[in-house]
Amino acid sequence: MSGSGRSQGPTLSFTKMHGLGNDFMVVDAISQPFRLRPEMIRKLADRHFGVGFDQLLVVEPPGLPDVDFRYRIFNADGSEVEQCGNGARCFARFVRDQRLTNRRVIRVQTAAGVIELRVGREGWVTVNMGVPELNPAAIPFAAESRQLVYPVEVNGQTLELSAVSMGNPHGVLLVDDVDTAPVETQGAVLERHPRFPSRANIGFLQVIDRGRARLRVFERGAGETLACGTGACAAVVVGQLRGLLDNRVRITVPGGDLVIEWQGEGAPVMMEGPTARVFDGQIRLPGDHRRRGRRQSGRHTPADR
Ligand SMILES: N[C@@H](CCC[C@H](N)C(=O)O)C(=O)O
Repeated sequence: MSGSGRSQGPTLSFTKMHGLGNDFMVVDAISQPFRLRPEMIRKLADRHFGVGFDQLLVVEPPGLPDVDFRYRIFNADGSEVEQCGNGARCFARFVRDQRLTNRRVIRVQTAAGVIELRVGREGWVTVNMGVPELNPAAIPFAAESRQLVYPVEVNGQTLELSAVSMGNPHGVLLVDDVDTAPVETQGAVLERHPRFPSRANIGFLQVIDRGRARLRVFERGAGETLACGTGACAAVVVGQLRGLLDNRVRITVPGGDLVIEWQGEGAPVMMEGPTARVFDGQIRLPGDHRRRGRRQSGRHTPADR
């Protein structure tokens, strides 16, 4: 990150992990200080000049009773967000590998509420992702009343979009074939569509049969990723509400398979999938990163505290 003659700052230890190719820089902020502005997160996220990741995950001490950790999530664009499903699985594996806990059931505080992570064998983790939110005001999605599909204009075309929050906002479109779906073009427009005032993750769902589906997701603040855990949960909720999917679905994303279970309205969504630890690293941050450059905060909570 240095090399430009700027003064050298603190060293940050981190672990690179991924859940089905949705990749993360994971930082233990219990054992070391963590204080990064959004522009530094964007530099670290850069795949050519930085570490490279879709999201930065930060492990902090809990701020609530009966909770083991606080889990903070930053997109590659530096914005702090409420939830990340693949990240939650990697978080569980990380805190056990680092011996920050020896529990197999871990309760973590996120900006979207408390979630429960259950560590299984061979890096598999099951996450209780909470009850999906379909009330438009709470997603947030601009609509007079709750509907299963909303007509939304994109590039002169009217699309049938479903909206759901898994703690973070999602739009879901049904497509015939994810391989040819206009993920980059429609995804980028819908991510910033005025009807999503906090922006949104946009999923393109192809139903194969009642127990199997395929999905590609254009993520808010990161672009298309190889997997999106909350996106998979949102897609299965929409597929079930539309009468196309059963309660338990194997969903194939570009990076592999997730298993999602939902027993219907009022029930939490359960997500099961693998985790992988890629390498441990240390990076020297520029000494003057707190003072340099114009502040360009992300759309959500700024990264520094
Ligand atoms: N990769 C994620 C979601 C990360 C946050 C998302 N981009 C947002 O802005 O809400 C997942 O696995 O859920």
